[in-house]
Amino acid sequence: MDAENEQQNGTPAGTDATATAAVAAEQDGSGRSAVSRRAVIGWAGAGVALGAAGVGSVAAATRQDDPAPAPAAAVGGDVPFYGDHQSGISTPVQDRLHFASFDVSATATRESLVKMLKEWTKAAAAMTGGREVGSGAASGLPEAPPDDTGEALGLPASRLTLTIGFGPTLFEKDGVDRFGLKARRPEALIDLPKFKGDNLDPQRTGGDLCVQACADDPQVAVHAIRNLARIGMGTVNIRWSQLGFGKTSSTTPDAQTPRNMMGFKDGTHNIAGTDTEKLGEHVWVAPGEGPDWMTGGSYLVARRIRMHIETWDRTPLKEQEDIFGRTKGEGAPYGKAKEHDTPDLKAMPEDSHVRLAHPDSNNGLMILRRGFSFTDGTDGLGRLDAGLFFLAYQRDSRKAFVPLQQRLAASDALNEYIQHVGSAHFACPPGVRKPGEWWGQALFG
Ligand SMILES: C=CC1=C(C)c2cc3[nH]c(cc4nc(cc5[nH]c(cc1n2)c(C)c5CCC(=O)O)C(CCC(=O)O)=C4C)c(C)c3C=C
Ligand SMILES: [Fe+2]
Repeated sequence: MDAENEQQNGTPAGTDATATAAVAAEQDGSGRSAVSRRAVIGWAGAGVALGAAGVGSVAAATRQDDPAPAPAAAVGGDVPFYGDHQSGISTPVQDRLHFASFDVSATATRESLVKMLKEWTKAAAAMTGGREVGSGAASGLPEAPPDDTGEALGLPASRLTLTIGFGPTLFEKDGVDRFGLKARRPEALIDLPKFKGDNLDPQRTGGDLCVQACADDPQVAVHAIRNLARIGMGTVNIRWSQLGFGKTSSTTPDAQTPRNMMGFKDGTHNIAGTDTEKLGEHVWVAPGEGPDWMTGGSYLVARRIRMHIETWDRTPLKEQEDIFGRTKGEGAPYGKAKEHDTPDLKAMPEDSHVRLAHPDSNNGLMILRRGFSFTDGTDGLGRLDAGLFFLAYQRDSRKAFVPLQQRLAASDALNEYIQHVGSAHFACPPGVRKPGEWWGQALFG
């Protein structure tokens, strides 16, 4: 089977389910055989998984018969890698995050960067399809280190998505155009301004490239970043990374809204992944809006926001609710009974978070929020280093995150309980449309 026979969603076409069951090898988009991670556990194991978790293994067994995309909430299913937009943006939010920001090493060249991006793309297509990287973890040459580190062996794809972004410093760093990309930098990819109250740690800020790995299994997300870092060794170094859990946003309006570390429903009024009109209006870069290589892409702002949860936990319920302008239990806007009732902004305190952030207070602007909670041990002063790793996608950060954050930084009652300690801005190109194409091809082309 050649690579071109792979369908848009990255699954091989044209053979029946039984054949799929019998053949452990799949294509990784490069024409090379890639081992299915699920095949490694054998059909007895797969049968158990089928009975227990169901959908993911069903997807593995029937993927070649059924061209329909996996259901949004499929546990263990594959999210299509190929498409007009990168997955991991409007995709229903998974449970876990591993986000990595990379710097290109001082010795790297444009050629070595391109080579790495090609290898990353093949590896990403394989891993998001639940397959091993290259010749796998345990089936390569005995004399060579395995292509895949192996800790995801036997695990399903777990709805893994890998989303790449390019930071401002890739285009120009300290006045140097290292990779001949300066003229291709989108005007929208600004160095974010300093906002009131920012206390940014340089070691958790910026980066030449980023990869957002989201999956329902943390091991799968961590494995993906680790394997990309391994492939990139010598070309890129991890500048900082962030693990996240307990998604704090919903892009699936019918699903139960998750709660953040402050105990409030977070993601009630977000852009739904199915709302193509709002995605077109607020998230995807339109043709002619900046350089062609960004058409269909999106701009990502990442903020590590520390929460002073010990102080928060001593704050009375009414005060907590006043801070958001929504009730804690139901998540209803003030003056209304139900979470999804249309808010009456005037019923909320003037400095409440929701009143200030609502589109009606901001000339209709919206962002797609995709954040995760984090706890990273203690801060050395006996307090948890916990908070929200805020991720927001938008068509132009200059017209979305920046004015919104300026407003929040100036007046939000929530500011007493939070501090922004890390920040980064990335241009996320459109999707890789078919096998053989690679991340950043139009940028470097
Ligand atoms: C610059 C944008 C935003 C930052 C930074 C931000 C931080 C932040 N938010 C919460 C908790 C909640 N936010 C909620 C709504 C909400 N927040 C933003 C933007 C930022 N939040 C927007 C655009 C909205 C939607 C407003 C609306 O249209 O109604 C909510 C309410 C529930 C919801 O709709 O999601 C909560 C809760 C925290 C804890 C936080 C920083 C740590
Ligand atoms: Fe918010």
